[in-house]
Amino acid sequence: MLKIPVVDLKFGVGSSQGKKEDYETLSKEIEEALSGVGFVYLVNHGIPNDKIEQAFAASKTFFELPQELKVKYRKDASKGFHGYVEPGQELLNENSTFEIRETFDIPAIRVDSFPEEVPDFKVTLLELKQACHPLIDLLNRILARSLKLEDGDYFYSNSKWMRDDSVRSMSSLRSLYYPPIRDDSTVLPGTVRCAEHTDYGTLTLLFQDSIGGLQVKTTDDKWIAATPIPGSILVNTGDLLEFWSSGYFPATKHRVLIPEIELKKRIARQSIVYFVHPDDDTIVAPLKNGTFDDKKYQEISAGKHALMKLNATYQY
Ligand SMILES: O=C(O)CCC(=O)C(=O)O
Ligand SMILES: [Fe+2]
Repeated sequence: MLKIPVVDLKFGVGSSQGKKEDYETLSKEIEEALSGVGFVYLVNHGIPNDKIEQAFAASKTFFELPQELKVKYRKDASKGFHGYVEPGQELLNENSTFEIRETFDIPAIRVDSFPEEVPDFKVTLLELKQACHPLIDLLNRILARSLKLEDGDYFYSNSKWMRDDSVRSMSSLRSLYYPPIRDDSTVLPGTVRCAEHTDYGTLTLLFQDSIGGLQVKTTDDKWIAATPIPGSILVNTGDLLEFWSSGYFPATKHRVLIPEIELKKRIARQSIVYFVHPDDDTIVAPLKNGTFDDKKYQEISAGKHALMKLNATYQY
């Protein structure tokens, strides 16, 4: 059975000690994982643990506020997809009936509408977002290398949004909260925490707490658990990367079910994900052997590609 590999980035992010061979090895390991099972655990990823913990803690305080306070920050398209999404507002799969999940989304462009009830929320989440950028730069270089692009900075160059928060991109940091399920009778049949789906962007960074429940569908069509490994983060592939790489990096399906174990049902689960997309105006077409294939017929801007996906899942 396929497993999710663990890759050590000790000599990766901002390291001056690593030898060229170490970088080559970890690039190859990441390429193999993302072109295979489509998920990889990274350890020594360079994102400070205290920043992760503080963002989780502030998120918890926010999600535990009464609903009438949280909906003041409701997400809508006019706010550049920034803000709070309440349970049931987003269905990730046409067959799903209800998804018991709440999120707060922070897009690439700066929108100043953060919960004033939780002063730490804005600063901790924005700091975590910033702390992810060196890792995203590294992964972007590894993608260019894997796709044998002549320009090793190809993905770096179409990620201006990381250095300029007025550049539009569908990239977004999302804090998720899966509330405890207190009374089974109120849960409609078929309800899940997060239905089977693929992400829309190129890569997703995923931080999870210790509760577990995330499952990944492997290429041999089996669900495997993405069991939390302390100190690690997960990275997975999305739809845009599958399209852009002509299927070399397939977008991996994943889901979060309601746990069968009674005790686990009654505990909230939290995760924080960073959906990585290029700048909206990046023209994307399938690449083959390092060059564009059939560009004339299939090209689309990255922003349009993401909007197509979003419109199919959100209820505004
Ligand atoms: O909560 C998780 O572990 C996964 C969330 C997820 O897949 C998503 O928001 O796209
Ligand atoms: Fe996802």
